[in-house]
Amino acid sequence: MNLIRLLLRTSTAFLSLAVLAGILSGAAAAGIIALINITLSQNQPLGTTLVWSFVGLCLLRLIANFVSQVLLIHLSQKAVLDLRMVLSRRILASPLRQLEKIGAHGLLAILTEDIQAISSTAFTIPFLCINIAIVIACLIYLCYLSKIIFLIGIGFMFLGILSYSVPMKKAMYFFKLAREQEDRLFKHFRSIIQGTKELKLHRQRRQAFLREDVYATALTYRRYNVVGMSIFAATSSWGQVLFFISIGLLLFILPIIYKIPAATLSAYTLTTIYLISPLEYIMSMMPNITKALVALNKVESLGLSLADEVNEVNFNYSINLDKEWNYLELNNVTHTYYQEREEKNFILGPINLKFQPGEIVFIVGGNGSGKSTLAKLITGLYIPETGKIYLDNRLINNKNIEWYRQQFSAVFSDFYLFERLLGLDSNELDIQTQKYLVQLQLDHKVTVKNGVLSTTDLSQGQRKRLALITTYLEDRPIYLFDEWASDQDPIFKEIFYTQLLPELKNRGKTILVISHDDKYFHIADWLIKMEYGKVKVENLFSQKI
Ligand SMILES: Nc1ncnc2c1ncn2[C@@H]1O[C@H](COP(=O)(O)OP(=O)(O)OP(=O)(O)O)[C@@H](O)[C@H]1O
Repeated sequence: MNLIRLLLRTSTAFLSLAVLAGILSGAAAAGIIALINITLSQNQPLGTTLVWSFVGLCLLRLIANFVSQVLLIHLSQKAVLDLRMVLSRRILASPLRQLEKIGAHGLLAILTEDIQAISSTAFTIPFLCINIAIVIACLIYLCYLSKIIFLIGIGFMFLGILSYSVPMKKAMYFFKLAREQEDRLFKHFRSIIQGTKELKLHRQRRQAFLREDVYATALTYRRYNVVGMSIFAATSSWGQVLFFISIGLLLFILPIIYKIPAATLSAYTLTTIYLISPLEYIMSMMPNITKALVALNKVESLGLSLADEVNEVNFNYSINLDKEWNYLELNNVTHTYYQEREEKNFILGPINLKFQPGEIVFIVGGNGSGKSTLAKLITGLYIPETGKIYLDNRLINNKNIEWYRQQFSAVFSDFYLFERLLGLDSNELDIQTQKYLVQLQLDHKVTVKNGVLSTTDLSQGQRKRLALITTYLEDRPIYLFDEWASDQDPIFKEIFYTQLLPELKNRGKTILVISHDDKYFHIADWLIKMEYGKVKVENLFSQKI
C-alpha cells in the first residue's frame, strides 16, 4: 500500500490514466479470448463482424498495452527520482542527534540498498498493474460464462490467498532479519574503508575481522534471505498446484455433479490456462514487493517517513543575517546522551552562558568533558533537551532554528570540505577566495575558478585551512572552531591565535574556540572550562577583563 501511495503522490492523474489504459488492455485480452472461444464453439469460420472485432481488439490491446506501459514507466521513473530527492531532503531535515544514532552505515544502507529495493519494485509495478488488469478482466469473463463455476473458482482463489498470506508473513519476518544484518554488513564495509591502514598493517587483525565480522554477518544475511526466498518458492509452487487442482476439478469432477455445456467448459479451460502466465508473474513479484515493503518499513521506522514531502523551511525572519545583535544566551540548557551499553548517561548542563558581539571565548577542558556537545548546542545543531536559547530577546524554537543556524560559521573537528564553494554567490568570489588562499599560504597548492577548488587532496592541516577560508567567505556573525589549530604546525598555530583570531574580532565577530593550546589561552576575553559536562570555571581572566 505504501508503494502505491508513493506512486500516487508522484502523479494521481498519470496513474489513473495508466491504470485506465491497463484495464482497457486487460479487457481487450479477455475479449480476444472470448472471440476465440466463440469461434471454437461455433465450429465454423469467423463472420466478417467477428473478424473485424478480432482485429479491433488486437489493435486496442496493442495500443492500450503500449500507452499503459509507457505511462507507468514514466510514473515509476519519476517515483524513483522523487524518492531519491525526498529521502535526501528528509535526511538533511532530520535532527542531527537522530542521524548520529542511525549512524553513517545505517544511512548508507538506506541510500543504497533500500532505495534500490523500493525503486526496482516501483519499476515492476507497471507490469504488475497490467497483469492484475488481465486477471480481473478474465475473471469478469469467467463470471459471465458461468456464475456457479465462477463462485467455485473464487472459493479456490480465497483458499490460495489465505494459504499464501501466512507463509508470506513468515517470509517477511526473515527478510526483516536479513535487513538488520545488512545494517551490520554496512558497518563492516565502513570499517574496511576507514580502517584500511590498520587492517593492512596487522595480518591477524585483518583475518579476524574478515572471518568473525564480515564473513559471519554476510553468512547470516544470506541464510535469512535464502529462508525467506525458499518460503516464497514453496508457496508459489503450492499456488500452482492449487491452480491445476481447480482446472482438474473443473474438467473431471464438476461435469459429473453439475451439467456444464461443452462450449462453456472449453471456454473456461482456455481462459483459465491463459490466466497462468499473468498469475505466475504476479506471484514471482511477491518476494520483491515484500523486500520493498521491508525497506520502506525500515526507512519509516528510523523516523525518515517518505509519506510527506519535505519542504525547505520558510524563515520567519529575513534571510539577511543579523549583523547587529546584542547577546546570545543559554539558559539552563541541558543535553543527555542515552548510552545503552554504559551504566551512566552523559549529561551536559544545565548550562548558563551569555555571549556578546566581538568576543573571543575559549572552551577548554579534558577529553570527553562535553566541549563539542556544547558547541553543537550553541550552534543549534542539537536541540536543548531542557532550557532555552535566546538571540537577543528572540527565543529559539522549531520555527526559527533554521534561521538561527545561519548565524554561525564553523569548522568542527570532523569537518567536511566541499570541492565547490556552494551557496556563496558573490560576484567577486574567486578574487576573494584567492586573497584568502594567499593569506593562509595555500595559493601554491590550490587555485579557484568559478567557485570550484582545483583540489581538496591535501594534508589535514591544509584541508583545515581551506575549511577556514569557507568560513571567511560565509562572513557570519559568530564563528566556531573546534580544535582547529590541533593539526597546524607551530608557525601557523601562532598565526591562527595571534593574527587570524584578533582580525576576526576586530571585524566585530564573536569567536568560540575549542582548544587544548593553553599557551594561547590569554588571547581569550573569557574562558569556559568544561568538566564532566558542567561549566566549572567561567571568566578565568575576570581580573584582566
Ligand atoms: N555521538 C555520541 N553518542 C553518545 N555519546 C556521545 C556521543 N558523542 C559524545 N558522547 C559522550 O559525550 C561526552 C562528551 O563528548 P564531547 O565530544 O562533547 O567531548 P569533548 O570535550 O569535545 O572531547 P574531546 O576533547 O575528546 O573532543 C563523551 O564523554 C561521550 O561519553
